[in-house]
Order: sequence, then structure tokens, then C-alpha cells
Amino acid sequence: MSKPITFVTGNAKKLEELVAILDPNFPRTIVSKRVDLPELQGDIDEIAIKKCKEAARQVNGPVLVEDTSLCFNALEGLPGPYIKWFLEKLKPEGLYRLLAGWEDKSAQAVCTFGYCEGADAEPQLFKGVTEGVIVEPRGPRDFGWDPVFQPKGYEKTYAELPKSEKNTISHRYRALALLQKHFEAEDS
Ligand SMILES: O=c1[nH]c(=O)c2ncn([C@@H]3O[C@H](COP(=O)(O)OP(=O)(O)OP(=O)(O)O)[C@@H](O)[C@H]3O)c2[nH]1
Ligand SMILES: [Mg+2]
Repeated sequence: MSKPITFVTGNAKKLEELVAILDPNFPRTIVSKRVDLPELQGDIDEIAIKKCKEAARQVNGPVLVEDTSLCFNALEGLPGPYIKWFLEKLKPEGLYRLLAGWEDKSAQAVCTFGYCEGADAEPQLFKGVTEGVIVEPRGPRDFGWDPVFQPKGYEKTYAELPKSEKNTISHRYRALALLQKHFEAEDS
């Protein structure tokens, strides 16, 4: 029997979406642990790797972490992994206003899961990207920058879409689909 995997996050919404998205027959048991891991610097992959190693060190067993970026193409990918601080200070309105001087409002929502078997193991990454545009905030405010992100091909923002629909097209869904495939292959 493999050990349960601990999903380490301080963000209840991430956990809620993971539970909604993952197949109930996922081959490993996932438990969650609420820890505010350090907000690291670097590129998206470096951050996910460092975050995963730190979680594995703290839990001393198999861990899953996730880091989310919102990358504005006009700003060469910024705020990217630093979106948390931009959102905290500027709120969704300010994120939209950041692009006032640019015609290009396109953006990418990027979710990077890191999985590490234990404190001495190397993390493996599973990344999902959803293309979209940054719009004036619309919809409920219960999750981060969802009100300003309108996925490509949709008339609604993530916040306006039913959760069940966001969860079939989102950056997090795409990353978890890769993670799921990996564990299913390992199991067979
Ligand atoms: O509208 C949103 N839709 C999403 O699907 C989504 N996923 C994450 N976020 C927000 O983007 C920042 C990422 O920072 P982040 O990856 O460091 O997360 P976090 O610090 O909240 O949790 P964690 O690092 O403990 O797991 C944080 O402000 C999160 O609230 C989202 N906002
Ligand atoms: Mg964080």
C-alpha cells in the first residue's frame, strides 16, 4: 500500500477545486494539510520545485503542492507567480487597470502542481495553462482573480461560469489531468 499524499496549501479554494476535479477513483489517497509555505521567487518551475521540496521536508512524506500564476502577455508574463501580492494590493479592478496602456489584454492562467515522494526525492511537475483575456471584473468575488479572467472562446469570466464548467477548462483542471494520467499509469 502506498502512503497517502499530503496536499500542502494554505488556500481552501485550491483544495475545494482539487477535490471537485480529481476522479474519485484516483489511485492514491490524498489528505490535506494547511500550511502557509513561503512565497518564493524565481521562474514558475523553480518556484514549484522549491515549494515542493520545502513541503516534503516539513511533512517528511509524499506531498503535493501547487503554485498558480497569472501572466499578462503585454507585461512579458508579469505578474506571473507574484499575482498574489498584486491581487492583494490592487484588487481585481487594479489588475484590469494595469493593462490600461496596452491594447493586448491577453493572459495565461498557469497552474503548476509539484509532487514529491519524500524529503530526499526530486519533485515532478504537472503544468496546466488556460489562455484568456483580462476584463473589467464581473461575477462573484469568492476566489482571487476569477472575476477578471475570461477564458478564450467564452463570454463569461471564470467567476461567472458555474464552478462545474470552470473545472473542465481551467488551468488547474489541465494540470490535474496530467497528474491523474501519471498516477494511473503508475498504478497499471
Ligand atoms: O481567481 C483565481 N482563480 C484560481 O483558479 C486561482 N488559483 C490561485 N489563485 C490566487 O492566485 C494567487 C496564487 O498564489 P499561490 O499559488 O501562492 O497561492 P496561495 O498562497 O493562496 O496558496 P498556497 O501557496 O498555500 O497553495 C493567490 O492569490 C490565489 O488566491 C486563484 N485565483
Ligand atoms: Mg502561496
